[in-house]
Amino acid sequence: MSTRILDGTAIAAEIKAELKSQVEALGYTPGLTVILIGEDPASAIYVRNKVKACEELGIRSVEIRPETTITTEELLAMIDELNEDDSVDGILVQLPLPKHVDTKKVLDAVAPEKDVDGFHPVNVGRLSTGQDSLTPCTPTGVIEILKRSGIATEGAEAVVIGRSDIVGKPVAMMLTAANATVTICHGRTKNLAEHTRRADILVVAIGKAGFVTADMVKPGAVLIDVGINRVSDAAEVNRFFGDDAKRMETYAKRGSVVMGDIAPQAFAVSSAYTPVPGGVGALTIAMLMHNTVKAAKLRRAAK
Ligand SMILES: NC(=O)C1=CN([C@@H]2O[C@H](COP(=O)(O)OP(=O)(O)OC[C@H]3O[C@@H](n4cnc5c(N)ncnc54)[C@H](OP(=O)(O)O)[C@@H]3O)[C@@H](O)[C@H]2O)C=CC1
Ligand SMILES: Nc1nc(=O)c2c([nH]1)NC[C@@H]1CN(c3ccc(C(=O)N[C@@H](CCC(=O)O)C(=O)O)cc3)C=[N+]21
Ligand SMILES: [Mg+2]
Repeated sequence: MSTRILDGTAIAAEIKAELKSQVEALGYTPGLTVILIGEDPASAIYVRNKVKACEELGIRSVEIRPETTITTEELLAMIDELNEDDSVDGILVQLPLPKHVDTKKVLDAVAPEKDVDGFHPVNVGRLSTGQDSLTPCTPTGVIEILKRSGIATEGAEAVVIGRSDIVGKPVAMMLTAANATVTICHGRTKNLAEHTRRADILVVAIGKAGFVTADMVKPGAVLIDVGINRVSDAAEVNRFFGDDAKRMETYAKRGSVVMGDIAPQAFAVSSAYTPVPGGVGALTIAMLMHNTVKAAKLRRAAK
């Protein structure tokens, strides 16, 4: 049986090209502002790629990098100002926030019509009741990969590992809307492998390098790897990539490799999978661009 690599970079390029012509037709420049606090490596990758994509598409991109000592109140004031600023179409607050900040309060403060992350309760509610909304970028990207790769969700057994508000929960919601039969697994799930082995489509978003192994996967399943992990331990790198000359070269050069939550040995038994990097992450960026354009159109048309 052959295994297909689902090329997120190529699919994202297709979407960005579609968006680019939409932006050119607008007659104004959409604006996206990101608030990034601290040194989370996944967030740093996200911001770097976001800046690049905005440049490509003609979207104005602004980064605000407050000190890690910023208080919840100061952050709320900052968001208020962005809510009022007519040149700002999208606001994204990078997670995780420092421990002393009240994350829920902060996310709830973002105006729903500027909430390009789709994290505001109004948008979560709209998604769960099937109303048009700004939807979370990573889950929307997962659905977009499946669609554009011709992978049917209708009646499929879909298993999601992870129940975060950012990925696990919304992706399960969207798969349900796409007529898959969905199981959500998490840290308290018993006999995890019994669930995962039933999956026609397995979505993994836990944040543990190579956690899903070949014995947990039904041969021929479609694997969607959301995880982004940096691995530097030599034995671990060897276990996953010992026979992958290119990755071993990267490791020799940089002292670490970036990989997802699924072991390469598990990819080998699948019918199709998203690689890390070059899979879901690339779509997250494309969907952020999509949401920014959508937010700009909706808000400016409403005035
Ligand atoms: N590619 C992309 O665009 C993006 C990638 N990411 C990456 O995806 C990963 C997940 O992110 P996020 O959802 O924010 O993570 P969270 O840490 O918020 O959630 C992790 C989830 O995984 C579950 N989990 C952890 N360990 C296990 C286990 N051993 N068995 C079963 N379930 C387990 C947790 O269960 P419990 O609830 O019981 O604790 C939790 O629900 C990270 O690597 C992150 O960097 C995130 C966003 C975008
Ligand atoms: N409010 C908020 N929303 C998020 O959506 C959010 C967040 N906070 N905090 C951090 C995580 C992580 N995340 C990534 C998005 C894209 C890539 C990405 O571009 N990945 C590419 C490139 C990798 C590379 O350049 O090395 C890839 O996987 O191919 C990575 C990580 C979004 N997150
Ligand atoms: Mg997102």
